[in-house]
Amino acid sequence: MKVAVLGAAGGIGQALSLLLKTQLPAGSELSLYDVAPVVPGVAVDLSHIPTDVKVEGFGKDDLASALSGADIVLIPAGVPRKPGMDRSDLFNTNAGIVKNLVEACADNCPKACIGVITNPVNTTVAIAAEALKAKGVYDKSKLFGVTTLDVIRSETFVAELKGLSTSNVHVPVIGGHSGTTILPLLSQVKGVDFSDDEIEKLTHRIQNAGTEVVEAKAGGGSATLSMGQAAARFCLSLVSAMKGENVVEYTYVETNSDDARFFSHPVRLGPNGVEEILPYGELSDFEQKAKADMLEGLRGDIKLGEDFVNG
Ligand SMILES: NC(=O)C1=CN([C@@H]2O[C@H](COP(=O)(O)OP(=O)(O)OC[C@H]3O[C@@H](n4cnc5c(N)ncnc54)[C@H](O)[C@@H]3O)[C@@H](O)[C@H]2O)C=CC1
Ligand SMILES: O=C([O-])CC(=O)C(=O)O
Repeated sequence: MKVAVLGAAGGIGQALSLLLKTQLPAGSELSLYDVAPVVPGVAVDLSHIPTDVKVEGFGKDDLASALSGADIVLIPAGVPRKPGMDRSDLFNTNAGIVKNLVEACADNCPKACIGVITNPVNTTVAIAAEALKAKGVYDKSKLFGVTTLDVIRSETFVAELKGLSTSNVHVPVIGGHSGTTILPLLSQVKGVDFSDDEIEKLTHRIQNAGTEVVEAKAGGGSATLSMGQAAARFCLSLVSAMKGENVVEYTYVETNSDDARFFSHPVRLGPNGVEEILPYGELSDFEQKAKADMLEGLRGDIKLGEDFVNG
């Protein structure tokens, strides 16, 4: 199994690469690419950790080698938010970065599963899909927006609020990955009752959790460590699924539903990426209204990405 991390010298990239170096199955290869000149050093640093995962670093002119033979490509390349910005404010810089990197995936590892982390995810996944399509290699079962951070945050916040162990709390989160497009399905959390007030406050906190970190870091970036953990969980689930295990993760994929072209669903992963997009089940009245209210915005985010590639 070869996993490539594009943007590997950044805050997410380094945390993610550390977790993958220590947790990928023995015999795997980890390929680290970044335009920042420190990337070979990050690779050397990680290579001193005694695991059976081979690490190689690739600088800005070596993207093709970084991607060649990759089974999974994770993309956290691009700029993060500062206080006062929305994720959509990152579009101008990050849209072109994602398009170029995904085009290189099409040229060098057209069959790889691609996990897009770069914001705004609602839009960058659509950019990736259209860029792959233009290259004639788009396979919707192999493109994912990584929304796992919304799930792990929700589980942490629910466990905290209710005094539970996080390992016993599972929270479905559907929709997109910004503001009100993030829709936690608290009505489906097993064995936990919430008051209406708790549901409103918790939903709002989950939807604004990224901003909570951006403000706490006060200009120093956005979530990197929790995102590294989230992306590692997603990647390791994909690796397990590729080896034949039965794994379900919530992730932002192309669906055939009426909601929006891309929408986070529970997805059964398999050897070729998406094995089956599962239904997200029944929504409470609160969740139904929240979904209806955000769909137009999400569809607009997606169209922005499609238009970026198709003109
Ligand atoms: N999907 C999600 O849930 C989350 C997404 N993000 C997003 O992830 C992205 C990265 O965040 P951080 O790691 O905190 O930023 P960072 O600034 O620490 O790292 C970004 C890295 O990307 C590299 N880079 C820039 N252009 C590149 C290119 N063309 N090719 C390869 N590498 C390139 C930079 O050199 C830098 O090392 C941001 O867009 C952020 O908004 C952040 C948190 C959660
Ligand atoms: O909020 C941001 O800009 C980064 C992000 O996507 C998150 O932490 O969920």
